[in-house]
Amino acid sequence: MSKPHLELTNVQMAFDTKDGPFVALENVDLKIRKGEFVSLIGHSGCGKSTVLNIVAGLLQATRGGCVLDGHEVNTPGPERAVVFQNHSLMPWLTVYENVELAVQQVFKKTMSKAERKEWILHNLKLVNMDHALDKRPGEISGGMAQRVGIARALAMKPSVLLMDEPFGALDALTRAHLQDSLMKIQQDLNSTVIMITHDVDEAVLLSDRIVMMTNGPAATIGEELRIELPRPRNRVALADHPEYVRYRQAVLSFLYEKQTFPAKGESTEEQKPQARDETSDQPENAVETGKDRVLRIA
Ligand SMILES: Nc1ncnc2c1ncn2[C@@H]1O[C@H](COP(=O)(O)OP(=O)(O)OP(=O)(O)O)[C@@H](O)[C@H]1O
Repeated sequence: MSKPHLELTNVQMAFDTKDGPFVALENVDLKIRKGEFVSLIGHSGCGKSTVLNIVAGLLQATRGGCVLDGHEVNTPGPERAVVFQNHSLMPWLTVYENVELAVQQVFKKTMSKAERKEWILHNLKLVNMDHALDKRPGEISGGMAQRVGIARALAMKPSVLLMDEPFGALDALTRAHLQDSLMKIQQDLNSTVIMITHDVDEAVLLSDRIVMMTNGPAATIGEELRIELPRPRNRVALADHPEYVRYRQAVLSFLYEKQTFPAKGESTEEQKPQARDETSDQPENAVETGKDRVLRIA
């Protein structure tokens, strides 16, 4: 591989707790090339958000670190936009103003007012939200707000798009629609994406590579799977694709055979189930075929 665009090296993350240091991550090494779409998958609490937060600059690793295009990541920056599960729009600003705020932060000195306006509209069009420019977050659906959050992130022209379960709170149809939009946008812009998901189908459909994490504490990368399905990808056509089914089974096998949940001897008291959260489901879900699952969200 040519020089990596983004590199996590020998990352350890220990949190201070009342019972002493808690080592969430240990020896995490990950190299990502420009334009690659990487999904992080693993059981609840294994450390996926911690990895993402280190790349976002929101957390500092206790050992090792993250380098983006040759520069060490120490703080958050506009070249690394984050999309969270719940959109986090400013409730008092309109759809247009929410995106404008981000665009002004990044492009105030380099774009004229007219250029900025055109750019904001362009990004809202990408996610089909240009019809609701004057609406406030409280006046639009959760799926629409999430689309605005994605437009806001894209409008910053980030070098890396970091997504923490961006579609987790959405209904199946909206989720499928947004997955398709994201695939198209990512291909057009050649953005680097790191996405956390609990959904095996989502990971296989969207990714160039699925990075599977072991259970914590001291979680690390257990396996990586390159997804070499041709693009553009069509969810319905893929349902019958033997490679699709094989990839899906490889991820399920990692989650349910190699990294059972909860880890042996671990308490389940604090584990709360989530909608469409395959990584906290019981193993019997694994017997569904790839086709069933793809068609269910088509
Ligand atoms: N600030 C903190 N202080 C102490 N422990 C923490 C802190 N943040 C995270 N942890 C612990 O680190 C581990 C990894 O948490 P993290 O949120 O990264 O997991 P995750 O894989 O993203 O989980 P989920 O899929 O449920 O969102 C967990 O055991 C969590 O309790």
